[in-house]
Order: sequence, then C-alpha cells, then structure tokens
Amino acid sequence: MAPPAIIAPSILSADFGALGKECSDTINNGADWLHVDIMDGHFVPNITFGAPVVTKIRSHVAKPTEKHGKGTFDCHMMIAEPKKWVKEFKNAGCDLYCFHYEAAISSTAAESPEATSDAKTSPKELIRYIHDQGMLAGIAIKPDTKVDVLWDILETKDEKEKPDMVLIMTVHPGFGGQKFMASELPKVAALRQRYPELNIEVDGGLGPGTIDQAADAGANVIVAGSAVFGAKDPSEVIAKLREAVEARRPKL
Ligand SMILES: O=C(CO)[C@@H](O)[C@H](O)COP(=O)(O)O
Repeated sequence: MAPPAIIAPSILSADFGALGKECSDTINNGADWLHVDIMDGHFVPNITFGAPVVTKIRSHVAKPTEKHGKGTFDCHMMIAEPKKWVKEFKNAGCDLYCFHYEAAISSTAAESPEATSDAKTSPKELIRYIHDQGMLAGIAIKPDTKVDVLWDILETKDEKEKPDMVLIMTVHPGFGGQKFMASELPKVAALRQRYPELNIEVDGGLGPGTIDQAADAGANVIVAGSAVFGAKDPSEVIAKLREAVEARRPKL
C-alpha cells in the first residue's frame, strides 16, 4: 500500500518571534507534521536554533498519539555531529530525528579538534541508536550525493537499523526560498520503484507550482516553507499539496 500524503511545513520560514503560535496555527491549518530545521553553521552555512527552542515549541503542539501521527516533530538535523544530539532532541520532544548521510560518514567532522568521540558513526549504527532512544529515524541526502549510497542501508534485514523515512533534498541545504531542483527527482523515482511503502520526503522549493513533479516521482512527505508561511491562506496551500500526492496514490 502506498503511504499517505504527509504535509510538513518547514518552520524555517515562520516568524521566529512568535514561533509557538506559528507552529500551533500551522497544525490547525491542516499540516500533519512540522519540519524543524536544525542548522549548526558547520554542516551548512547557516544557524537556526537548538533543543531548548524545540522544548518550547513542543509545549504549543500536542505530541502525536500514534506513529507518524499529527503533530510529529520531524527534526531535520543539518549538523556535523548527528549522534551527539540524539538524546537532547529526544528530551526536547522530537519524534523523528533525520540526520544527513554525509555528516554520519564524514571523517572531517570526526577529525576536527572540537569533535567528540561520537562524531563518526555508521548510518546503520546511528539509526539503531535513534530507535533505541524511542524516536523514528530518517536519513537525508544532499543534491551532490548519489541515491545508491542508500541501498545497503535500506536492504538491512535488521528492523532496528532500517530508516523510517528517506529525505531527498531538492535544494542545497542551508536556506529557505531556493529554487526547486527537478534534477533530484530521479532519486525519488528510483526509491519509490524499489520501496512502494517507504516514506519519501522532499524538501526545498516545494509549493503549488512544483508539487506535481514531486508527486509524480513518488514523494509522499512534502516539506514546504516559504510556500506555506508566505501564503495568504496557508490552509489552502496545505490542502493543494495533499491533493496532489493523494491523487497519485493507487485507488483500491
Ligand atoms: O532544509 C531546508 C533548507 O535547508 C528547507 O526545509 C527549507 O526551509 C525549505 O524552504 P522552502 O524552499 O520551502 O522555502
């Protein structure tokens, strides 16, 4: 069964001065998840916020009552040392911890003078660790990374080491409001062909003008920042994104 549409507005485009209300309004406007962009100024050339802010916004949005449910905090960890922050984000109220493949395998992070012994880890070990903390695990790849690096990870027979979601970046991570890169969609199509039930997320430049291409390729988890937070009627945009994905799901 193809997975349902999940609309996850990126709060990077929200008003940071009123983040709690922006988050609860977005859920009330029909969003399923909130996509929480965590940037450390190392893995990407931008800084957002850390776990204390996630704790605060959690108090404005009820925890999901089921796996993948409404109110899921989908934390996109654009950070150089993803293992280091797992427990902290769990305690802050994160439900899905999505790390970057490139950061997990990077020896640069592990060899830097500030790095902790946790800096380098295999993606499968990290997924196991995230699951052990009671969160869902996602793995993201940047536009320059080939989708082939994911096959071995997705083929694992050990459920604890299997990701709950794959994120294909459709912009270079770091900033909102960038142009959608359709060149990344063959990765989505290849994933969907192999894994009909996998949650496949796309992030960057998504909105009413680009959703059809992403949905055609097989994406079902849709991140949209400026298209939702910049809209006159965010609920209308969220509904349009959902309709586009649902229209492509095979009817039983
Ligand atoms: O992770 C990122 C950027 O690094 C995204 O989540 C963007 O924040 C999406 O913003 P839009 O492209 O939808 O404005």
